[in-house]
Amino acid sequence: MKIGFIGLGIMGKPMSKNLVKAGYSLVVRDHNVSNEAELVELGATVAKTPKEVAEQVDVLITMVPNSPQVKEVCLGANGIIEGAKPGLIVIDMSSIAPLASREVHDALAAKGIKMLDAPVSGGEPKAIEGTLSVMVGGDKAVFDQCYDIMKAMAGSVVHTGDIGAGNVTKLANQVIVALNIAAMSEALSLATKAGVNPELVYQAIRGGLAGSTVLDAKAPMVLDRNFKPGFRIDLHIKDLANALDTSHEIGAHLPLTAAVMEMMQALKVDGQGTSDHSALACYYEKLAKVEITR
Ligand SMILES: NC(=O)c1ccc[n+]([C@@H]2O[C@H](COP(=O)([O-])OP(=O)(O)OC[C@H]3O[C@@H](n4cnc5c(N)ncnc54)[C@H](O)[C@@H]3O)[C@@H](O)[C@H]2O)c1
Ligand SMILES: O=C(O)[C@H](O)CO
Repeated sequence: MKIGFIGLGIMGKPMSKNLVKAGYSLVVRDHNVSNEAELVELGATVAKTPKEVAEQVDVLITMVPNSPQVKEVCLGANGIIEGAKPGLIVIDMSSIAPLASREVHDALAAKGIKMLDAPVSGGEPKAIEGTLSVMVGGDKAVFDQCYDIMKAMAGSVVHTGDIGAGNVTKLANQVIVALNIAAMSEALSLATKAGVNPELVYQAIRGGLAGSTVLDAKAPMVLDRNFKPGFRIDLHIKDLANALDTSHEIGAHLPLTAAVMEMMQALKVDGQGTSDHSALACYYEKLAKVEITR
């Protein structure tokens, strides 16, 4: 089976490499052509536009930043919609607004193209390991057809509902991750200001109730002063904006998300939008006049 992969950034590159490892033959495309080279070395071929990718494949995965890029790749000039073979399935694995997933799905469906929204969690390390968590919205029969492809990049692949449900699940994930990083930063700045070594605080609490995947992934980055992304603050702002917009549309209430969004915006204004989201700790450090380090 031939698979297309559009968007070979921090996540898309290792994810597509795992598809090659699993024996799939790939046609790839990225705005930034230098990102294509490593896949070509592994035997993938390159197409110049999403339309050209769609002409050659049975399943096409997209992994681009946000809703406008997914719309451009799927529905824009030289987009997937212009080149799709009959029966093409699009799996959008980007984290985007659920409403945008439904709009793109409906536009593709009008041309007979099927689509799942299947965002992921686990970051670059799990993308490399092939142990991502995939949360999927869309028709269950299409999900079943694509399960093995998604599993080649993942530890778990869960169908959470109709189209858009994958991205609703991802927004929930992003709220939990953002609030956890804020809680960790708040706690470690308190300990540091109180004169207790934050490394020892981390070691003491990580096995207790305050322990978490986020704490283990992000506290060492803060303690090492390593804010290389990973997951950029500007992408997390995008997700929290999508969560807040969605909550306003449906009448949910996200006061903690709104507060953390403001902190991330302040860091972005300060020039840290391209740092890893663990740099949220710097917001607290600046106010408390401390550095959380080993
Ligand atoms: N980095 C993470 O830890 C992480 C984890 C889970 C989910 N995500 C989500 O995955 C998606 C990708 O994130 P990333 O960190 O890999 O971002 P990235 O910026 O590293 O990669 C995005 C890639 O898409 C390409 N691109 C953008 N527009 C394009 C277009 N129109 N046509 C072709 N290529 C295009 C860019 O050149 C880039 O290589 C985002 O939605 C993000 O929120 C990221
Ligand atoms: O869950 C994750 O992998 C991060 O929050 C980035 O989306």
